[in-house]
Order: sequence, then C-alpha cells, then structure tokens
Amino acid sequence: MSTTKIPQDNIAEGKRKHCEMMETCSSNNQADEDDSFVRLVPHHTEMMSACTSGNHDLILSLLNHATSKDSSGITRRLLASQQDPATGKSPLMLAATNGHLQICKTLLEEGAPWNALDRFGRCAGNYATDNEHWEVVNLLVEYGTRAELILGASIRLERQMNSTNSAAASSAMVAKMDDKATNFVSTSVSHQPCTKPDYLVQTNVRYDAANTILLDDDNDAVMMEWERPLMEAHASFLAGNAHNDTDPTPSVRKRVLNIGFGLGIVDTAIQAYNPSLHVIVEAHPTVYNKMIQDGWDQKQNVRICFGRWQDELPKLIEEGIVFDGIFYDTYGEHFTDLEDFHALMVNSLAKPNGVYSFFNGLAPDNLFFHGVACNCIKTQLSHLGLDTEFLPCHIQVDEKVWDGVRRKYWHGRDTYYLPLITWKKQ
Ligand SMILES: C[S@@+](CC[C@H](N)C(=O)[O-])C[C@H]1O[C@@H](n2cnc3c(N)ncnc32)[C@H](O)[C@@H]1O
Repeated sequence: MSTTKIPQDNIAEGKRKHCEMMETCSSNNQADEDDSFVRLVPHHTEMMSACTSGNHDLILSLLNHATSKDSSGITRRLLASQQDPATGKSPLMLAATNGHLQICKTLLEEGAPWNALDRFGRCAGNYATDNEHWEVVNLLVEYGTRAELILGASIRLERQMNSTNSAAASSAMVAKMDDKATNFVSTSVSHQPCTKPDYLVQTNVRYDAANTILLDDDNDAVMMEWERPLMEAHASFLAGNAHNDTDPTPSVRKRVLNIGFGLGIVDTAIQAYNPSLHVIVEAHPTVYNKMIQDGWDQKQNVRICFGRWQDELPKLIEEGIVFDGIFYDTYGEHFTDLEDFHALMVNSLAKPNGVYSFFNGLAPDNLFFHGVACNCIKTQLSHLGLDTEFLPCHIQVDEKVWDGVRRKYWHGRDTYYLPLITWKKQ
C-alpha cells in the first residue's frame, strides 16, 4: 500500500455500474447460510476465544490437532475459517478487530477467506480499520489484492479457453466458475459481474426533461447530475491545468479522449478547456442521437466515434492518434473490460505527459473492498508503466436524487477517490 492514498474510512457503502469486482463477497459468506445446517467444527469456540485474546500458540496447537484427526485437512481449514452462525464473525475478524497481526497471517495461510462478511455486512478489513490496526489493514489489503489478481487472471484464462472451445465445454466452465464463486472457504471473491451484458443491444435509455438523469429500462441510473463536481474534477485533470487554480486553461491545448457520453457532463467540462481535439466514443444509439440533437457533431474540435470503444479505439490507434488525456466511464461493463481498456489505452496515451483517469466505481458496497480494488488497479497499471494516485474529493449527495431510481449506487459516502494516473517518471 505504501504511498497510495487507499481509502480506509470505516463506512460501508454501495455504488453502481462497471468494475463491481467484489460484489459477490456476500455469496462467499457462510453467515448467509441456514443456521440449521451449520455444524460447528470441534474446538471452534476455543479457536474464537484464542483469536480474540491473541493466543497464537493455542491456535497453532488447535490447528495441528485438527490435522492429526483429519488427514484431508478440511477440519483444519474449517477451524481457521468457520464463522459463528449467529453473528457471522470469523476467527480472522476477531483477530483483526484485536490487532493480532501474526494470527491474521496464520489464518490467511490456513485458507481463511479475507473477504468473508458477517451478518452486519462487515469484513475483517473493516474491523481492523475501525480499530486502527494499520499493519493488519495493510496485510489484508495486500492479501486481498494478490488473491483478486490471481483469480482475475485465472478467470481471464478460462474465458479465453471458452472462446476457443465448444458451447458445451463453455457452459461446463461457467458452471465451474460459479462453483468457485459460492464456495465459502474460497480466499478470493469472484469477478462475477453486476453488469448488463445486453445493455448496448437490448436496453433502451431515456433522459428526463431537465437532462439531469439518464435511466435505463430497469430504472437503473446510467448517469446522474449529482456527479457533476466529480466529472468537473476529472476534466480539470485531463484537459486543464490541474495544478494551477488561477489559470485553469492550459497554455498548450490538449487532445482528449472520452469513453461514454451519458449526460455529456464530463464532455461539457472538457470543452471549457478548449482542447485541440476532443474525441468522444459512445455506443448507445439513443445517447448518440441525443449528442447529434444537441449539436456535438457541429463543434469544431469534436469528433464523435459512434460504436463500442472495443471497436473504435483500435481504429484510433491505427490512425496513430495520441491523447494528452483519456477518460473511461461506461455502463454495464465488467472489471475485466476495464482491464482490457487499460491494455489498449496505453497505446494511445501520449508519452511522457499523457494522463488517464476513470470513474472510480470499484467495489461499491464496502469501503475496504473498494481499497483492495483500487490497489489491484494500481498494481495492474504499474505493470503497464503507469503511476496511480487517488485524490480524495468531497461529495455530498441529497437523498432526494434517488426518487424514481431502482438501485441507489451511492450510500452517503462523502469522499470520492479520483484516480490520477500518469506515466512513471524514468
Ligand atoms: C455513466 S455514462 C457516462 C457519463 C459521462 N461521463 C458524463 O459525464 O455524463 C456511460 C456511457 O457509456 C456508454 N457506453 C457503455 N458501454 C460502452 C462501450 N462499450 N463503448 C462506448 N460507450 C459505452 C453508455 O451508453 C453511456 O452513455
């Protein structure tokens, strides 16, 4: 974690759309299961007490004893991970609450899931954060990041294999992945999407009269007006003189690429900086029609690419266009789409001063998972030669904005972590 400003507040929350990589934590959660079927492993109570009091020797001895009784190792693993049926508390949560770093390490090595949730929707990382046990927080972030990256890589591999195999083989793979996602002793959360794969082909969208909300057929919000200050902050980083408040318009006009028009908020903010080139990639026909209706195609410095970024960005790269600022904010896409975007986007980001950002809706429901997801992205972007910082931005959202919206995607959190991504300095 070192220098990154990883969010570490202790407020659980929710959030929309793409990148909801940690969404399935609750399905890994033993506490959700019917109590009547939970048979407690022998010495569960002693284990829980030892995790609370910090008796590492007793924990090691209980684990060894479990193995001597059960050569398969299942009992040992259960002992390290089993959650209390009433509260959902796990040994790891108790050790994390009390700041027992070595015990947390032992439990993780024994297969305790870092991301299990209790009946209050809290994970070990939330409890470590609440109690300011920063070494434990860092351990859990590092462990969660590794687990997520490994699982993500394996899912990606399976998907690649699927695409070359028959439909039958493919559905068998999907079933296997689903098994993984619901296995409560798994140390990784699934990348099972909270996405809308049919969004672009089947889902219509509509704007309200005041142009303050874009809703899909399910009354889920594609974009909302309250995000304006965040979009303006993104635009300032991408197209402006982000570090010069008194002279926000840059002396050198920028070339900017935005993926996803939505309400046009970020594009309007980008236009205020008078970029030399402003490319907007938008795939939804209704949104595209709105852009034309509002005259975006008539603007001197604007070029609209109507289509999915997956198809349009390779063409821009082929043309040899490079950008000083790139922004990604789509809808209905998955974390792996964001990863794919990153791998492609670096080919069109100007060196050495190009900057990149994305709407940070990662792992919305729990701030600790959000921190882990941010760390995953930071690690991945680092492999692409990029540095990532997260700028905390204050945001206030009035409860009334959710009237008529099916799923609330922001739950009172007042800090948004804006990704500031630059090329690494040589
Ligand atoms: C959240 S909105 C963007 C909001 C925008 N940042 C703003 O300031 O109003 C997401 C937009 O991405 C578009 N979109 C979704 N998937 C896309 C894809 N694969 N390629 C291009 N656009 C996409 C949606 O149609 C929608 O207009």
